[in-house]
Amino acid sequence: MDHFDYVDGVMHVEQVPMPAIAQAVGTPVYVYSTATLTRHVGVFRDALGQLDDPLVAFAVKANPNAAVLATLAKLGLGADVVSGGELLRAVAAGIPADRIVFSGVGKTAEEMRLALEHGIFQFNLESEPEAEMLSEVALSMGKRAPVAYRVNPDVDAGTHAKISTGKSENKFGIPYDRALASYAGARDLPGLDVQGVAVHIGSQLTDLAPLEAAFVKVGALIGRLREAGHDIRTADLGGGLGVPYDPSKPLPPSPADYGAMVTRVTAGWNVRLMFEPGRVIVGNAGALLSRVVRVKQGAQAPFVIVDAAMNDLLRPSLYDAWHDIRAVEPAAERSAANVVGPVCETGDTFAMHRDMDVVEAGDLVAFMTAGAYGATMASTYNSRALTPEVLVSGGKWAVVRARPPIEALIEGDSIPDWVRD
Ligand SMILES: Cc1ncc(COP(=O)(O)O)c(C=O)c1O
Ligand SMILES: N[C@@H](CCCC[NH3+])C(=O)O
Repeated sequence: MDHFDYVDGVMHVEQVPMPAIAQAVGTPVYVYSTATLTRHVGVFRDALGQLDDPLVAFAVKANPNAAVLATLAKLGLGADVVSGGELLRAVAAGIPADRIVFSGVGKTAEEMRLALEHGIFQFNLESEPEAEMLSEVALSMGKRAPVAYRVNPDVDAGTHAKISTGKSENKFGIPYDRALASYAGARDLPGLDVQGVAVHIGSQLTDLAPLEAAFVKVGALIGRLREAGHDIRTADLGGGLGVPYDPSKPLPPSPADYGAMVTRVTAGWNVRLMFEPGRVIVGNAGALLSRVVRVKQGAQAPFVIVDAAMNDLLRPSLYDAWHDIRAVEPAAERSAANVVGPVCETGDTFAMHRDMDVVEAGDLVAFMTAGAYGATMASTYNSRALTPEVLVSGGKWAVVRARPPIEALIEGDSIPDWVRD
């Protein structure tokens, strides 16, 4: 695994031993590697090396930590945001507005105004009423908003149903078959400058064929739009490239395979290409470090109860997602175990009958490939504090989000006098 390696039997993140972080910060804690982030950005960029000035806009939802965003900003990435909050985070981390694209089906007038004030590169519109609202907001500010329509190509991405976005029954984008009519409507809206087409069919894609099918449809649409007189200058191909979670499974397509396919399919489009990768940049750059609270006997296999739970890493309970679970200081033996958290839900289960390093109470374990959609999806369910985050670079490390005290959670609520009386 990238920069998460064993040195003398102890897992290190770059040059920092995991137990040192656990000791200082406590567990559970997310740990990120700057070297992996840097390597992934380089690999993705190299994969697009044949393209002319592509805009790589990191999908902030995958990991919005300020230090992670600032690292990616320094490496020249833009941002794909889906809320005013993500927009402000991206700007605060130093991502220039002319590298920011705003996606999402529910942008409010207030969020539109904020994005227009900042002068973002593109709004990806997902419906005709949204286009009308944005035009009005832009006009009221004396501006024209640069837009693309996100088209729904009705392609099955072949991923988990909850993270598929490109089928006609999904809420995302405008129907492909109505696209010409929608674009004609947008051209008549004086507050819009129609500049592009966007598509994103889902996440954790392990096959390039559905992506290629979607991109081919986008290419055909660009041709038809130009025939209809639209000046199409951008094509946003979204994100979605999968990463390896389970080392026993075939590897997903590499960024190089993806880049070669994109280069081939988009030849002659004559647009600025845009990309919104999330997981492929940050997924393997992070691990969730947790301590075993106790091991209890189970009917079939022992339950390893760890101090991380579904509120810290939701993916296994939400999508039955598989994360590799490794002992930080593995003993020689392995055996089957059920790994669960302390939350009062049966779904608070990270793995059942998992063949893994034998661990006992007090041992540290690492949930691998947790840099994407990990901390960002955490909650305070069961009144558990939000998980802290640590960023490592070489031999240095820093807490980049502290664990809030539980008192802050309690004090966040207020009790009206009439309840106390
Ligand atoms: C519009 C949009 N762009 C980009 C992404 C990032 O996807 P991924 O993390 O799979 O690369 C997502 C999430 O699926 C998305 O909804
Ligand atoms: N949260 C999902 C990905 C959703 C992508 C957002 N469009 C995951 O953990 O896999």
